[in-house]
Formats: sequence, structure tokens, C-alpha cells
Amino acid sequence: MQTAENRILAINPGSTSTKIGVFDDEHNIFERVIRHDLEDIGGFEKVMDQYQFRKQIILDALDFEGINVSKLTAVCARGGLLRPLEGGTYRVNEAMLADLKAGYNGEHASNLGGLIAYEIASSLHIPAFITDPVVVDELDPLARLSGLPGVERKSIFHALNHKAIARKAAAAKDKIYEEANIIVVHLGGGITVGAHHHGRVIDVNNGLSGEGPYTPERAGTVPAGDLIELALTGEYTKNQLLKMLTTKGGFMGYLGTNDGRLIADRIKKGDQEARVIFEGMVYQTAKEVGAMSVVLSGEVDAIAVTGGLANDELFISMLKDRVSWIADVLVYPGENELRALTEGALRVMRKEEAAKVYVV
Ligand SMILES: Nc1ncnc2c1ncn2[C@@H]1O[C@H](COP(=O)(O)OP(=O)(O)O)[C@@H](O)[C@H]1O
Ligand SMILES: CCCC(=O)OP(=O)(O)O
Repeated sequence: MQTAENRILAINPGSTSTKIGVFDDEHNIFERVIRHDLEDIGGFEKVMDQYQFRKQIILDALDFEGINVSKLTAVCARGGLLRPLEGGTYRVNEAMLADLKAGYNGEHASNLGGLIAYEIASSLHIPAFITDPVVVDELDPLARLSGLPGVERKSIFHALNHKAIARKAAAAKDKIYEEANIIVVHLGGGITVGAHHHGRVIDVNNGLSGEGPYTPERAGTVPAGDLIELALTGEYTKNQLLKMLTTKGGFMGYLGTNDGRLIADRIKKGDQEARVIFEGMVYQTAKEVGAMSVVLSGEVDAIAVTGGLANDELFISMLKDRVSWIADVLVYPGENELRALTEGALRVMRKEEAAKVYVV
């Protein structure tokens, strides 16, 4: 058997999970999804406080599987809330580490990706990369306007998986990505709905704090005036308010769990409250799809639905009922992020492209 030139460790810290994979070149030799419930991570005040916990579960999983980390040639992670940048693979550098630690654009588990990748890679004297981080920014100028001078809309979304899935959906419609119009719906811990126009994500809801549908743990768009009233009661710190929007909204806020599988079980057992909240999430997601169809002037080749909740048949059938008049709905459950990360690292390791440099 031919030996691999590269062994890549791919790390994807999500809000409700940590996913890791090891690839010998393109061949996946190990993959694990570690799901986090409230007991695991609810006690951490800040996302950055989860650093040791998340790093250790990765190292333990590799150890348990008997993966020889000394054979790794690079580590690649889903990167975090950096400054807005163009897509591609970036080598983790000092400037990036500083912005990830500070949470330059906010707090999210993906901030841990570059940091953990860097620590593991440095101990092995190999490079650490991030690919297509959540701040890839291709917004059209019109999409940046919020309506309030001084407040600009931001591009914060599941860029890595959006791009991979949009390419697949375009191919399924016999088009190349750069010539297709695709609406991608990523149903993760956050939900992002993006308008992909000829290879660029020209509009997308900010998936972190305050735009779009509510999600397994995020509030999505909240009436602004009421939010100001709440913030000014003096009952909450800034950090508590941000946590409310990012981890205590949606399923978590209404039903006490961010686990879509538990809610699906409750619905099957006849829990009416769970059904209404679930349907509300579908309703808001469908509204966002409608908005993006207008962004694309109604010329939509396909609606591609992906992420963990895309495994849920009820969610998909309710969503199809509301949006399939716009375009065909193609479903890609889960996500392809570990492979996409690996491919990003391989392109650089093989010198097919140069690693981009993060500058501030
Ligand atoms: N098979 C499934 N059926 C229903 N819900 C699921 C399934 N798998 C994952 N989910 C739910 O989908 C949501 C997002 O999961 P995932 O995409 O893995 O999130 P993240 O990567 O953001 O941590 C979670 O609420 C999770 O419980
Ligand atoms: C911050 C945007 C990406 C996102 O929401 O990721 P998760 O679904 O993993 O939280």
C-alpha cells in the first residue's frame, strides 16, 4: 500500500459539539463527534474558558483511538471571529492568536480552533492553519447597510460548509458554482441562510448575535427596542446579555436544551409546546430563505439545506412545505467541514496554493 505524504488533524469546535478527524492525505482514518450538553460547558463563563477542556477531549480521543500524533504533518481548524477576510487557508500567526484570544469580533467556539491547532502543532513543530473562517466576507455593499449610521451588518456564518455545500448543489444542477445562484441553509448550533450569487455570498444573516432565525441556542433577530429596555434594567452585565443572545435563546431558552434530537423525541411523545417552538424555528428559517430569494431576484437554482438539524425529517418536511415553491430543496445532512479543512491544508502542504497571511 502506498504511504501517505501527509497526515492532517482537522478540528472543528462548534457551539454544541467538538468534531475531529484525522486524514492520511484525502483518506479519512478517524472521525469523532463529541456532543456537549449543559453539564459539559454550561458552567464556563466565557468561551475562552473552555480552552483546556476542549483541547483535552481532543487529545484524549486521539489517544484512545491509538493515533500516533507524532506522524501528523499539519493541523487545520475551523477558525473564529477574526477581522473580515477573503476565503482561503491561513497559517496561524501571532496576530491571529491575539485576535482569537481577544474575540475580536465576538465569542464563539470556533475561536478555540486556531488556538488549539496552534498549540498541538507547535509541540510537534508542524504548521497550524485555519480555512474559510466564519468571518469570510463577500457581502454586496447594499447588504452592509443596517439602516442605522455607525452600525454595519457583518458577514458571520458557516463559511466553510456553505461553500462546500453550494458547490455540491450547483453540480447537482449541472452548473459550476461560479455560474449558479444557490441559497444555502446551515442548521447548526447557529443557523445561517446565505445568498450565493455566482460564487460569492452576497448576503447572509449574522449567525452569532442578533440576526436571522432563532436556533438551537441563539435568539436570532430580537425586537431592538425591547432589547434596549432589557439591557437598561441594570439586571444584566454586557457578558450576560451577550450570552443570553448566543447561548440562552431558541430551543435552549424556550425548552431548556440545545439538543435537536431530544426535542424531536419530545414531539414524537406528543409534547405540544416543543412542537410549537420547533415549528417557529422552521417558520423563521423559511422567512430568511424567502428574503434571500429576493436578494437573488427570484433566480434561484437550488436551496441547499445542511447541518445537524438537516438530519431531522420533520424539520425538513416542514421547511419544504414553505419554500419548495422557490426552487428545488436539496438536503445534505451534517456537514463536510473536517474534509474541507483537510483539503484546505493539503492544498498548502502540496504547494498548490500559498497559505494566506493574516494581517491586522
Ligand atoms: N440526527 C439528528 N436529528 C436531529 N437533530 C440533530 C441530529 N444531529 C444533530 N442534531 C441537532 O442539530 C443541531 C446542530 O448540530 P451541529 O450541526 O452538529 O451543531 P454544531 O456543529 O454547531 O455544534 C443540534 O441541536 C443537534 O442536537
Ligand atoms: C458564528 C457562526 C457559525 C456558527 O454559528 O457555528 P455553530 O453552528 O457551530 O455555532
